[in-house]
Amino acid sequence: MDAPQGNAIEVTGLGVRFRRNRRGRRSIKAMFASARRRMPQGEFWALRDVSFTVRPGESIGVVGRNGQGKSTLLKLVAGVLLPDEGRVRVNGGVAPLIELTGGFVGDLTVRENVRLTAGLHGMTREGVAERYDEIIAFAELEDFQETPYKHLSNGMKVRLAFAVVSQLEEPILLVDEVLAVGDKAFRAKCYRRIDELLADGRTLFFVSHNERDLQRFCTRGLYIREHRLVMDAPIDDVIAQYNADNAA
Ligand SMILES: Nc1ncnc2c1ncn2[C@@H]1O[C@H](COP(=O)(O)OP(=O)(O)OP(=O)(O)O)[C@@H](O)[C@H]1O
Repeated sequence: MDAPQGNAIEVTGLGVRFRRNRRGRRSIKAMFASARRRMPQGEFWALRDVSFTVRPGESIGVVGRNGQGKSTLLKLVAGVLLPDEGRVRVNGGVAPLIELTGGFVGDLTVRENVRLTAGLHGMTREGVAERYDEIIAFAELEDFQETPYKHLSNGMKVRLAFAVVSQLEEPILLVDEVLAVGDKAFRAKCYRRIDELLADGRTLFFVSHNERDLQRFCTRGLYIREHRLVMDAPIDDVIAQYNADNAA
């Protein structure tokens, strides 16, 4: 993931495949047979032939029906998943808000997790100390600082994740559906924070099924259908096409 000139993200011919059934045993015969075939038995392309570039400061909304590869694309951009084909190049670090438990350790306390996650994303000890109270206040977890992460409710986990990730100085923010778990008041707070980050020139990569959120934050849309990128256009056009494809 080296730094390209000028672009925030460059994705070229990206493809990743998964096994449909992890428990499915592969017989010796099947293994020899699949060695000769291009696609091993039981595998499928979760994403294929995906290419696009993102300029710094752009806000991209990713749309598509369930299971089409949107979250997989975010994981590839975050670098937590490696492609089987093609490549992703990212200019600068990413602040990933992509999985409820991503990066947090169940047995460590809220306090320890904040230090750990912020540290892993390059925040210095002083930086963490400076921002710690603000992170806890944003997450509204003042009374849970010594609670093991695994004992937080799902909504609290999302609050903590957003509070930490939105304090990182990484130039690219990746946001998956996780925000949907938060309650209405907390979501409103997150949205205001995302507005601030966009005003600050950050690049946003946003997966959502919520049209209003997509229209609020994103100028450009990527439409993933049948595991391929079928449209890369202004967000309103992408939403219109998506709705037309899925009408009734
Ligand atoms: N680690 C994995 N191993 C096997 N299959 C996986 C894995 N991760 C995702 N998949 C499969 O890859 C496909 C794409 O999943 P992905 O989560 O990217 O979809 P999505 O478009 O984000 O869906 P949704 O809107 O439901 O969140 C799905 O068929 C899913 O079951």
